[in-house]
Amino acid sequence: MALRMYNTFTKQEEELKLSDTVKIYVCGITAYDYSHIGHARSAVVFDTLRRYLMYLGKRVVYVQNFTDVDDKIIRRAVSEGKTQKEIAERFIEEYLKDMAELNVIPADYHPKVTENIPDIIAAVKKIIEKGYAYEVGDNNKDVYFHVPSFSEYGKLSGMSLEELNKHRIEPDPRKKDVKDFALWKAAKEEDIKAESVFDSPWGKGRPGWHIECSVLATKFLGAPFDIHGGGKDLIFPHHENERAQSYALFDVEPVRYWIHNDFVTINGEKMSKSLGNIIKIRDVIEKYGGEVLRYFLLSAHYRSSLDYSEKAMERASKSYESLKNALENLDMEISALKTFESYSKNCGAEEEKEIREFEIRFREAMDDDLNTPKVLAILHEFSTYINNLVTRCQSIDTLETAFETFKRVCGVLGLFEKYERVPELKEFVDLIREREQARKEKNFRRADEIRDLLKERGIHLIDTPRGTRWKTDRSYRGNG
Ligand SMILES: Nc1ncnc2c1ncn2[C@@H]1O[C@H](COP(=O)(O)OP(=O)(O)OP(=O)(O)O)[C@@H](O)[C@H]1O
Ligand SMILES: [Zn+2]
Repeated sequence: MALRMYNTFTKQEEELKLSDTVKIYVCGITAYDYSHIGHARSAVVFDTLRRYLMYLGKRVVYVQNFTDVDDKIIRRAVSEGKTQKEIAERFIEEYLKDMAELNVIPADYHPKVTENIPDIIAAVKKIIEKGYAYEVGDNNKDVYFHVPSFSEYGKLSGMSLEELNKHRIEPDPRKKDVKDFALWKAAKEEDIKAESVFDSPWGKGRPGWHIECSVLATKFLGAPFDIHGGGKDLIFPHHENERAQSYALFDVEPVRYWIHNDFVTINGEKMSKSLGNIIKIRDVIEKYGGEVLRYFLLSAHYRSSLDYSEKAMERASKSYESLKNALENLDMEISALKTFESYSKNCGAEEEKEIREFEIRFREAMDDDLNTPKVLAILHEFSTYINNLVTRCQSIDTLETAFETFKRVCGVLGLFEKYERVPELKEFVDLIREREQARKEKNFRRADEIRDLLKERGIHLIDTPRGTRWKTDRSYRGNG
């Protein structure tokens, strides 16, 4: 099977036809506040797609912009007596911290609008020259994209002309058509206060929102590129407009596959700043850990909505722990077998096949429009298998194969990234043996003494029916 995903443009699931290098652009945040878990979902979904493509052997070039010129940033800057740049820089930094906790791989390029103004101006000029846009005003002018000049407008969102006409984006009587949208905005008083103005052939002003994504995507990826991602709220008008602009610039269909994630909701409503129902990424991470949040975000299919609640987080946390326990059990078994040199070769071929089977099923589920809930169900089956395997198999090779396979597929979901392996304890074999003997003789004082001795060195002994096992301080506390 090959990777199939739902393409918003064709409105159907398609096999992704990709070359060795896959070019991805994902719309980034508007940096005016701490990010919420809706933003985290978009980031984690496309990071998981990126990781899966890498797992399939592709080279991925990944671009995610930062919108650092925007009404909301300017408003906050003015109210705090700061510049737009100060506000944006601060929240970009906070976003990157959140992303690191979520194991989101940094983009290859993280372009900002303010650092690409000449490219944006050049693009707006070209769109005017090609007859798709016009200027209005005297000194500081606005530039509008003339929607009727692009006959395919509406095809991405699937909206009819009637519906489109109802969407009055910016009520400006100078617009030739109600659907026309701004490529360049003449400077307003607030923009000047927030130092959010740039010189241009149209006087002082700033770019509209949509043009940045046409310019930044194609600057780093060329046109056409493979995959464009973002939340489904961006389909209209943002991506509809982006497609129109890019088409006007390059005369090609700019994107091969448009992919959109559904929302994180809270009590069924979209999580959004403007609705005032947001939960910050860092608050959830502080309580549950980054990987648990990541697990939660992948527990629903990316095209279904995902309702946030404490209960749902508790559930995610338990499920995550049970996967982690399996990984640790397996690791503890391997390190104990190596330490005691008590392995055998009496299990292998059959198990190797069963382990491979889990990976095949994992791939089938990922190929099926990135069906991560199904993947997690398979991983839970795999973890049950592992917990049983350690009780009956003493072959290091087989157990290592299980460990590597489990770790590899979990890694595609971005889980157990920071996992540290349980060490061999050859230097303590005699002590551990002595403790086992002491326990047999019911000399619990000595047994406890030895346990405490190792505890001081960060090693926690665990008694199992198969003998003594251990975790280190780090794995003991949980390193997710
Ligand atoms: N509740 C949500 N669930 C899933 N994705 C979301 C959610 N809110 C925003 N996104 C996505 O996160 C990315 C960054 O979005 P952006 O900064 O434009 O957010 P926003 O829509 O302004 O957020 P808000 O509505 O909270 O102000 C976009 O791809 C957007 O679609
Ligand atoms: Zn965008």
